Amino acid sequence: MSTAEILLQIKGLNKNFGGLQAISDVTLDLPAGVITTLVGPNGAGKTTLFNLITGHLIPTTGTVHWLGAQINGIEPWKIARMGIARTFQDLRLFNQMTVEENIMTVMERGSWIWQSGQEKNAERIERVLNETGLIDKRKERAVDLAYAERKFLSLARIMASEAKLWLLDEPASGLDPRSFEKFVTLLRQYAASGVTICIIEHNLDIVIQLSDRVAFLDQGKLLAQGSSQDILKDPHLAAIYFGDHA
Ligand SMILES: Nc1ncnc2c1ncn2[C@@H]1O[C@H](COP(=O)(O)OP(=O)(O)OP(=O)(O)O)[C@@H](O)[C@H]1O
Repeated sequence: MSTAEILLQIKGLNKNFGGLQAISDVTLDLPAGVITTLVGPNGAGKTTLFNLITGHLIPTTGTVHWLGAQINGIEPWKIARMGIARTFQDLRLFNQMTVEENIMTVMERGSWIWQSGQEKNAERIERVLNETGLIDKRKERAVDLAYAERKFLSLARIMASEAKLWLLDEPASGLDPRSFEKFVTLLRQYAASGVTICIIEHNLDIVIQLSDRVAFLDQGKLLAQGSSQDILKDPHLAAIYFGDHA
């Protein structure tokens, strides 16, 4: 892991909302091909950190570098075009569009600079529909899908975008065991191909099964990072985590 190329580099990041320090001196690297989960109690700053990476928030101080270039201060749509994509807890699908059309929305903006151009759009749609098991549902409207299928559609969109960094907000919550297994396999495949994945997750069973590395945030501070075993068995961190969830 230590030899993996660092794609995203966060240095000395701070974000204040008035008197509240939502992110406090966070320094964190996201290496290529590594699945990192962000854990921490409610209000720890996980969503704020995602928003600072995607350009939806501007840091008070500190920097975010992507592929060596500073990106904080750049508009969100430009950051997205640089290959940083995100999913949301509420999925934000286009409910009245079909599965296929939902996937197309990430592919119709011309030449996204990181897309290789080696695979035609139609082939890419076919591939992600097959990989996510949605091939038979391609003409169905998103609103008519079952819960797990909607989760996979959200994932299919990010897969089709060919982004190099995926920021996923509780992508596996509520999945049945079989769907979860398929989900983990897919994430592992994409990580193995060099995609960097960062996940906000509250469910510790999911954290253990998904993560190569866990970053633990509390009150805006990065308290610890390491393997899920090391982080989750630390009594001090457990007290913080479960204390706030009691
Ligand atoms: N736009 C904002 N204006 C003011 N305060 C904010 C804003 N966004 C977040 N906060 C505050 O910053 C802190 C961190 O919030 P954030 O949503 O990042 O936490 P989180 O770890 O994602 O929490 P959760 O697990 O509950 O989603 C919280 O105290 C929150 O109330």
